[in-house]
Amino acid sequence: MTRLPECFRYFPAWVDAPDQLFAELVDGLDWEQKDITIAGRTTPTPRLTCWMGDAAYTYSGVRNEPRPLPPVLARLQDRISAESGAAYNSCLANLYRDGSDSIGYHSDNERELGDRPTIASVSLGSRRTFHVKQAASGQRWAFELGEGDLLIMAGDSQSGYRHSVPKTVRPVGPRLNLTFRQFFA
Ligand SMILES: O=C(O)CCC(=O)C(=O)O
Ligand SMILES: [Fe+2]
Repeated sequence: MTRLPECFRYFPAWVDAPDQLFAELVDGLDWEQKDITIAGRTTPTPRLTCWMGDAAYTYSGVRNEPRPLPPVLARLQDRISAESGAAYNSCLANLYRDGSDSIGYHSDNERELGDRPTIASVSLGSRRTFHVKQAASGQRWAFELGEGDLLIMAGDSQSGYRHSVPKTVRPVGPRLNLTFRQFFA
């Protein structure tokens, strides 16, 4: 695979004791399966989610009410701020229960995230393939994220690229992803 574009920075196995954090969050977060509406069609989100932050967050017709970050994630958020030199005030957690859970190609480009947001993504549990596609060229990258990896997406990562975690028929265990974001209400 060619090297990822510079606006994506990858830190393998960055989280301490990732299995413990994974177990704690699978049990402890308030997971929901929301309905999303895209192009007039309403379907259940193909994964579980939990939004934590000071403001409500609306995407694909889903409204997420504000909810505080648990202390373990507030500490992780501070460490990621120090590593990435960016501030965050919210976190979206996704739980991919098995290979039939997924997230389609998208950019995290909601107006409330501002121009050129820095988004920090932590992946726990089983590895799943993460795809990046450059909008202008169609060039694609694919790599595995899980087991405590950190991916910082900054600069043009949202304006110039899309990303996804596709479904897989490979037998895979659950994977939990956290994306820390700075949200301007
Ligand atoms: O699970 C992942 O690695 C990506 C999640 C994601 O792109 C998102 O929540 O916006
Ligand atoms: Fe995303």
